[in-house]
Amino acid sequence: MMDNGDLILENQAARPVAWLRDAQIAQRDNLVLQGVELVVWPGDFFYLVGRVGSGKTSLIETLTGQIPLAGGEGEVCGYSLQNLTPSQIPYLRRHLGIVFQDFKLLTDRTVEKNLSFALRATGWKRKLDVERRIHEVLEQVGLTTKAYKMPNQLSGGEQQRVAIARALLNDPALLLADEPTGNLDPETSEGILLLLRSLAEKGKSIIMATHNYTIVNRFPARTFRFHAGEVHELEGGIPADLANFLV
Ligand SMILES: Nc1ncnc2c1ncn2[C@@H]1O[C@H](COP(=O)(O)OP(=O)(O)OP(=O)(O)O)[C@@H](O)[C@H]1O
Repeated sequence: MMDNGDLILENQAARPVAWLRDAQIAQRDNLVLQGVELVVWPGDFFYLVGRVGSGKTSLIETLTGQIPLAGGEGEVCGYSLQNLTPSQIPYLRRHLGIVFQDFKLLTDRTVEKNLSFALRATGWKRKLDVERRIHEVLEQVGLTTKAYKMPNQLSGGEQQRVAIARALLNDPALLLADEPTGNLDPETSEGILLLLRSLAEKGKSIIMATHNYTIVNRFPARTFRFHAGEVHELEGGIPADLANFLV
């Protein structure tokens, strides 16, 4: 029989990184999704698929606190979404890494300066710590030789790797990637996918919205389909004609 201390420890180890229960997702007064059920555990890698405007980005925006949870309940990295206050949002974001289709790098400064800017904005002060952390994340994405390049001196795939490095700076539990391969050619897209999958294997939870069904078929993972205002997991694997299935 475990004593109470053991029970508490066991419960903490078994805590999901994020969950939604009967969640409603809305853009202003527009209900986009309802009845959303989702549980994200450490190391999970999920695809979000569905037509343009089906609500994938809106779900990600709800998880980051950018839009309020419109109904139901949810939690991300220990923050209750239904009770989230504006002052908590910056702290929630420190537990999240966010990656976009268009990289969103600052084009007027080097890779290293992009990363040091993001670190300092989240409270890192000591120069040595900043330098060490930048080296670590560039190593994780395979870009240690590019620290002093300007973004426009990098390929699209390299720029996305810098964006992923930036997302990793504060060692987030959950990475949210919204169409991360949308601007990349097929071969570069595969490289980004392999990088994201390797991060999940090391324990990061990753949610990736994508229209890239070639990638989904080539690198199968749990897949959630957004359709008609609802989210359902595609059970029994990915249909061979996934692209048609989703149109
Ligand atoms: N800022 C906003 N204000 C009002 N409505 C919005 C806003 N952003 C999105 N919407 C609407 O919410 C719905 C869901 O959009 P969302 O961007 O979440 O879909 P998506 O599945 O991510 O689409 P895509 O595949 O194009 O990225 C759409 O009807 C869209 O028009």
